[in-house]
Amino acid sequence: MNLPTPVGRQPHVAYLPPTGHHVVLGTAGTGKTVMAVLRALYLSDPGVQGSGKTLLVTYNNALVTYLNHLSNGASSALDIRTYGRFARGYLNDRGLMQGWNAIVKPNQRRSLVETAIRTTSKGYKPHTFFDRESGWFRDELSWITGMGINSEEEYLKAERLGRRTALNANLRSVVWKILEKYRELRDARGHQYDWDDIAMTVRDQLAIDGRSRLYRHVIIDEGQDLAPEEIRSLVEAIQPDGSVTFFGDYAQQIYGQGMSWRACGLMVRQTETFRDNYRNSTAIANVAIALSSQPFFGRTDELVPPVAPTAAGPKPTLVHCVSQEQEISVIQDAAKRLGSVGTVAVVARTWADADRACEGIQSNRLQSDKYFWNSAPGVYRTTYHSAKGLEFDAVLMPFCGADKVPLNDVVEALGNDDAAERESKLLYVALTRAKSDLLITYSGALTPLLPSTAGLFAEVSP
Ligand SMILES: Nc1ncnc2c1ncn2[C@@H]1O[C@H](COP(=O)(O)OP(=O)(O)OP(=O)(O)O)[C@@H](O)[C@H]1O
Repeated sequence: MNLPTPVGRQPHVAYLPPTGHHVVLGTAGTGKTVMAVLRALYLSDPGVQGSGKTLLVTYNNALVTYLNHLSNGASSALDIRTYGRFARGYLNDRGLMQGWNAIVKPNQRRSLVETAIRTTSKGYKPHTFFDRESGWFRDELSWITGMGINSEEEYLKAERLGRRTALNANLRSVVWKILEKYRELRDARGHQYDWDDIAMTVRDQLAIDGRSRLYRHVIIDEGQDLAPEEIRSLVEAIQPDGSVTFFGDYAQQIYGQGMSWRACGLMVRQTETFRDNYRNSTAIANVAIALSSQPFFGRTDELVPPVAPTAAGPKPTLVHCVSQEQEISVIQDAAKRLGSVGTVAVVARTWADADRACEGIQSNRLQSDKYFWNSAPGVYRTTYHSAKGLEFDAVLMPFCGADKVPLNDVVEALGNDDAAERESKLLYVALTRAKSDLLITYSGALTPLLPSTAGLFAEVSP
């Protein structure tokens, strides 16, 4: 098995009772993923009392591959899936998936939302609200659906969790009209669902499905990035004598649903907390702690304060370059040097930037759907989003100038405050992937989202 021996609170969590709901919170590198796998192996082991078919749900296909590697060919009683794959499979089983076209693709959704905004605006006097980036509307529609909000009345009353900008009742009514128009357009094109509202249908179907449930146990890894409606559907998908175990870290929440597990049907008296970081060196953890302590990082009830580890390692390096070309050259030199002895990830905000930073050197693109886990030394390239849950000996982060982070599109769509919160959480995800070496480059001014506390970095010029 590729799993460490559990220590501290870990064995307690891995072998929690096989019934009821459990919530385990902890910041980066505290062993949530490895304990999620250990618990999944335990609950699916036929020799264990109360065991049964188990579903381990995680964030993307890259993590499914990683979890398969960790579980090392577990029994057929364990399924490791993304939420999307679980939902699609269940609805297919119910005869409700009419092929691939059933789920609208993100670019089609974008264009349908834009049409819905234009069409709806015609019913109103000209208003700047309709000039907002369509990204804002797409995000708001995802939020409404992910929260499981079913009517305009419910939306008008809803607390806008995870949203920093207020929205008055009149504007909410307009958004609701846009949502209805979008759904009408989508149905007319023959798409039954998008990735946000598929969970609502799963719940509706589970409510009328009299058959016995396939899974006795569900374990959720990276739970902070599932929408409340997705979690509710998983809670409802287990057998009555089974269990749900939710592992999450609100410091790494990257889609801003602002959910609380309490609102997701999880009935827990007390949460378990992991505090010891087994991945990052102290110097890297100090950067993560300083980053998460900044006022715009956001707070939720469930945020667990990170506790610094004691592992030795060099201070992270911050390199001020004169141009992006120079950044690429610094990143490539470091990648070649470190990639011959360990795993190195070049992690950028967008795929275009990750590809650009690695142009001309040997590197593997960690695309979530085409990726096979390989822990051999080498250079990998990926984005902040796709690096989630993974770890590398060294992480190299190019293009951390103020003109690149936060991403302009996100600022335009969501405004400064929401953008600062989301993008700093992404930075947090990216830099906590590093076990011992972290190198960040920028040209122009440094992004204001990185902490400026003296002494955190070794600051150099090439
Ligand atoms: N008891 C332990 N002994 C040794 N190493 C451990 C132990 N627990 C976890 N680790 C190691 O610590 C690292 C981080 O673990 P893991 O990936 O499970 O953390 P995580 O909480 O899921 O992190 P993140 O949320 O940042 O993805 C892994 O390399 C894991 O093998």
